Amino acid sequence: MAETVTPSDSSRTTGHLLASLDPLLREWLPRQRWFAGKGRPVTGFTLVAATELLPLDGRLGLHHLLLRVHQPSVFGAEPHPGDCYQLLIGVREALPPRLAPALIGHVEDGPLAGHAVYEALYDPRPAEVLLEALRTQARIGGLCFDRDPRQEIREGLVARLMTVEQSNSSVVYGDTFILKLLRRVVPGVNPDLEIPLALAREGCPRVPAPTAWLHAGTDTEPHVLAVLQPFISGASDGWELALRELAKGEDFAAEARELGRATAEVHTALARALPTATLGHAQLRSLADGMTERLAAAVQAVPVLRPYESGLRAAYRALAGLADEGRTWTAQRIHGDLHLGQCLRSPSGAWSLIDFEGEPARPPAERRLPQPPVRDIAGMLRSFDYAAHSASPPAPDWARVCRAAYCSGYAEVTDRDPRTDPVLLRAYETDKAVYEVLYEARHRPEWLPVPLSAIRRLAASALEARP
Ligand SMILES: Nc1ncnc2c1ncn2[C@@H]1O[C@H](COP(=O)(O)OP(=O)(O)O)[C@@H](O)[C@H]1O
Ligand SMILES: O=P(O)(O)O[C@H]1O[C@H](CO)[C@@H](O[C@H]2O[C@H](CO)[C@@H](O)[C@H](O)[C@H]2O)[C@H](O)[C@H]1O
Repeated sequence: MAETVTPSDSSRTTGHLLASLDPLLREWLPRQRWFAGKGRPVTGFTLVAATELLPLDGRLGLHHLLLRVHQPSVFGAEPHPGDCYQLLIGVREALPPRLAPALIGHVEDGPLAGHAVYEALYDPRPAEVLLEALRTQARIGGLCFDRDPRQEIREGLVARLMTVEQSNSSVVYGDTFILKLLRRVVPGVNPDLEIPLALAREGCPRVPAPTAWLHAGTDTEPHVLAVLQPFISGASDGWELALRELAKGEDFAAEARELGRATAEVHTALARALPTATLGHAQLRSLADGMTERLAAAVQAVPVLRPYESGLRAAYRALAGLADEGRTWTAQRIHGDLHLGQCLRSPSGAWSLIDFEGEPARPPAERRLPQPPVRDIAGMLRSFDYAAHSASPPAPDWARVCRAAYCSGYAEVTDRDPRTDPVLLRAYETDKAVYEVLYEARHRPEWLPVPLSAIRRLAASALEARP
């Protein structure tokens, strides 16, 4: 394993551990839900930083790693230096049976021969080390643990790893806090911290305010690595609730309207808190071009899209046509990957929005650009459709009612009904459905028919709407 940056900790134990990890991680990493490079072999690693958080005292060692993972570039794409991942590696002489699912492998030789290395977040003790470091604002090697001094963090909260499907990894502490440890990390400002902090400054109660955060900074470029927020205890997410109502044959219109109101409140606060922009001819043209390019790339990667390509392009051409007629739109910071799974309803019925990271596959700089808020609306409209088409039998009328109620709720707060922008809305819905086809092909191929059913409808409706 080559080292481009001197590890913060250069102890001999860490050196041996890193050498042993190489073959184990090649096999283990691609099996992780959060690993973004699925489908391409792992050809090697570069160590970006290593920090010993607990020295191996005979029972438990704990290492924080930032590793660049090398893989062949996607066909036709520019050569890529490889994504950087955050790992928390535990070392034990013997792994207790309760930690068996966390095993990465056994060290073959050297002073640690026979020791088990494992995904340490499964283990309450290492996860508690992270909370304690945040509480005390520790500096360990290049790792900076910071917190909002106005929020109290109690000592001794017990940790448990969340087992939901997610793009990162989250640990809950005593039903009081949730720590999201980002897996694929990028340098620079991270919207998952930036936006909740900005909303907290605005006093917007719809998003849990960050309590503490971890970043790396001394011998690497600054990277946000983890964010701690209050845990909304007993909350259900919008996706679970929607599926539950669908299964009972109940409509979801009242909740959809409340979700529309919550989205509108967050958008209003974001427009106050962070810069806005006007999208004129050049920007709208480039928006339509970007959508067309993403479609072309998706057709290459998932050829079942090909029969719909010309219909889908018509949706983007209609947007370019409005740009040519001189139409402009206001852009602002938005959520960027809004769907029912990002909406939490507390036991009292209040909706909160979470996870402002944006679509994991989009370039980080693009995720922070001001965009028309209709893009988030399109994400939610797709989500109602997703729920309705993953039900058996599919329930298109259920989705139609929810979609209308959501837009009405949004309009009640902002005085802007998203349905008054049908061309922009359809272009964004189409772009989202194309993204979903790629996402499902990569992560959950059995779900592919859900976005494909929308692709068929969107292609047909864009062709029908042609002037
Ligand atoms: N503040 C919170 N309170 C309660 N549960 C939360 C909170 N934040 C996140 N969660 C739960 O954790 C899951 C993953 O969080 P999320 O931010 O969406 O992570 P990811 O980016 O990895 O998908 C959510 O689906 C939700 O169930
Ligand atoms: O995990 P993230 O929240 O970062 O988002 C990714 O995964 C989502 C699935 O977990 C994916 O959402 C798609 O499936 C949802 C149902 O599971 C559905 O509600 C969404 O509308 C649909 O887009 C999301 O696109 C992806 O970025």
